[in-house]
Amino acid sequence: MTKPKVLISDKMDPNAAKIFAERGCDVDVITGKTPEELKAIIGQYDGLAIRSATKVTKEILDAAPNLKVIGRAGIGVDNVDIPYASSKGVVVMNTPFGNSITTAEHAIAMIMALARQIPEADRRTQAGEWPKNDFMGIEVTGKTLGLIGAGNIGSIVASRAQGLKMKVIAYDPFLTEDRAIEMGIEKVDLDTLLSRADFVSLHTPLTDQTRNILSRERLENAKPGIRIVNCARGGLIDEVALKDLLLSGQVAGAALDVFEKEPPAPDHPLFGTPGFICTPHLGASTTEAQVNVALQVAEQISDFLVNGGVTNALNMPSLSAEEAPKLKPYMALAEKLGSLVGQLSHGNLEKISIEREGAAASLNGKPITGAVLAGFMRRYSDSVNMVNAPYLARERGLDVREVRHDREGVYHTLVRVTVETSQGPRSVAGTLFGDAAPRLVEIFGIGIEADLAGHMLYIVNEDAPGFIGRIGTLLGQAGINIGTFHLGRRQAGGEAVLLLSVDQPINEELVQQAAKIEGVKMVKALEF
Ligand SMILES: NC(=O)C1=CN([C@@H]2O[C@H](COP(=O)(O)OP(=O)(O)OC[C@H]3O[C@@H](n4cnc5c(N)ncnc54)[C@H](O)[C@@H]3O)[C@@H](O)[C@H]2O)C=CC1
Ligand SMILES: O=C(O)CCC(=O)C(=O)O
Repeated sequence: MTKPKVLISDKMDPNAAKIFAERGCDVDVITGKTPEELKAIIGQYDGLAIRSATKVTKEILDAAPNLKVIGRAGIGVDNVDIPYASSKGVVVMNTPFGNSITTAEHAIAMIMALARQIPEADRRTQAGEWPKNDFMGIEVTGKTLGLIGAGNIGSIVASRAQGLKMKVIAYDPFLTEDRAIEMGIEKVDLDTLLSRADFVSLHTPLTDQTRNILSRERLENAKPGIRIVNCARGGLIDEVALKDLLLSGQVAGAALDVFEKEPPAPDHPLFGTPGFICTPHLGASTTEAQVNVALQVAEQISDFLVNGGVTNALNMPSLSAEEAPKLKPYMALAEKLGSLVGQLSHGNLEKISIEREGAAASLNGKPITGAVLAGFMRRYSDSVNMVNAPYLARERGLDVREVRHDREGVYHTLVRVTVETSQGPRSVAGTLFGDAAPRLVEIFGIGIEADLAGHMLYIVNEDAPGFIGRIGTLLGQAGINIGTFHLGRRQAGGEAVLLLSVDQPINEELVQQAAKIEGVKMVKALEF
C-alpha cells in the first residue's frame, strides 16, 4: 500500500514531522510558499497541516484533487474555507485546547503590560533615559475585567484574573447563569460590560455577530479610561476608531495581538499612538502550546489517513461503518435544522429539545443530537463539531432533551428541534424525502417545504396580494438571482413565511431594505 502524503505548510514544531513518519505517512515540510506556489504542489498531497499563515481558499482546494484532510495546529479556522472543503469531501480538523492556556496567559500579560506601560518604559529606559516620573501605572487588584466571550480561553483568563484579585464580568450569549456562577463571574449584557469594565478582553471567534463588536459607537459609550486587549481575532475592533479614542483619552490603553489584516501595513494608523501596544499574533507562541498542537494535529491527521479515525473534525461526525449510510442523511438534516433554529433565535438560549418521530425514533440518536448541536452552536464557536458539540453544550449548561415518539405522524420520519427563547418555544422540523434528501417541513408552527442550502433569505410577513412581487423586484434590482422560492402561512391573510434561496450572499443593506417593505415583520439572511 502506498503511504499517504502529508504537507506541513506552516512553521510547526519538528515533532509533528516525526509523528507523521512514525505513523506511516510520507511528510514534506515546505513553508513560506505563496498561494500560487502552494497551488502548484498541493495536488500531490492527501493531508495538509497548517497554522494560520496558509490560507486554504477555494483555489487551493480546487488544485487539490487528492486532499482528504486539513489539520489546523491551533483553534481558529478562519483561514480555511470550511463550507467549500466540506463540499469537496475534505475533513477539516483543529486542536481545540492545545494552545488555550498559552493564549489566556498572553491576554493576562497584555493586561499587566497596559496597566504598567511596560513596553514604552522599557523602550525609553534602554534608549538611555530614566523616565521615572512619566509612568504612573494602575493596580489591577479590585479592577473589573470584562470578558467578551467566555469559552475555553475566556474562562482560563477569568480564573487567572481572579487570582490577581480582579472582579470578572462577562458577555457571552452562550454562557448560562449556572456556568457563570460556577466560574465565579457575573454574566452581563454588552452595554453593561462596557459601562463597568476597567479592562476588556476579547475571546470570541470572528463571525458575522462578532465582527466590529467593539465599534466606534460602543467604544465612545464605554467607561472613560477603559483599557482593551484583543488576543482573539482582528476584525473584532474598529481599528481607526480605536486610534481616535486613544488620542482623545476615552480609551486609556489598547493591546492587540491580532489585526484586521495580518501582517498590518507598516503605516498602520495605530502604530505610534500613545497607549497602544501590540504583538505579532503571538498568543499561541509558547514552546508548550506549539508542541501540544503540533503533536495533536499530526496524530489526528495520520490517524485519519492511516486508520480512518476522526478526532476534532469540524465538518464530520464519528460513526461506525454499519450505521454510517443510514444515519448520514439524518445528520445532514439535523445539522441544517440546528443551524436554522440557531440563526433565527436570539437572546439566552438555555434549553434545546430534539424529537425524533416515526422511522427516526428507532435510530441511534447520538449522532443526530450531535449534528443538531453542532449546527446550533457553530455561530458561537470555531471549535464545535458533531463529536464535541454535546460535550460543549453540557459544559456550558445547555439543557439538551432528546425525545422519541414511536408513532408516525404526517411524515414517515421527522426530526423536530425546539429552543426555549424569551418569547416562548421556537421549533423547526424536517424530514427525509426518499430516505435521503433532507427537507424542512415546518418553521415556527408554519408548514413549508424547503431544502436548506447555500445563501437564503427568510421573511415573515402579513399574507397580502402583491407581496411576493415586491420582494422579487427588490432582489432583481440588486442583481440577485432567486434559485428557489418557498411559501407557508398560518391561514389565508394571516402570518406567512417566505424562504428564498439565492445565488449570492445577501448583505445587511439589502436585509434592511427588505425589512422596510410594507407587511414585512422580520427579515434574516441565512447561510447553510
Ligand atoms: N491570538 C492567538 O494566537 C489565538 C487566538 N485564538 C482565538 O481565540 C478565539 C477563542 O478561542 P476559544 O476560547 O478556544 O474558543 P471557544 O469556542 O471555546 O469560545 C468562544 C466563545 O465566544 C462566545 N461567543 C460567540 N459569539 C459571541 C458573541 N457574539 N458575543 C460574545 N461571545 C460570543 C462563544 O459562546 C464561546 O463561549 C478563537 O476563535 C481564536 O480565533 C485562539 C488561540 C490562539
Ligand atoms: O498558530 C498560531 O500561531 C495562531 C494560533 C491561533 O490564532 C489559533 O489557534 O486560533
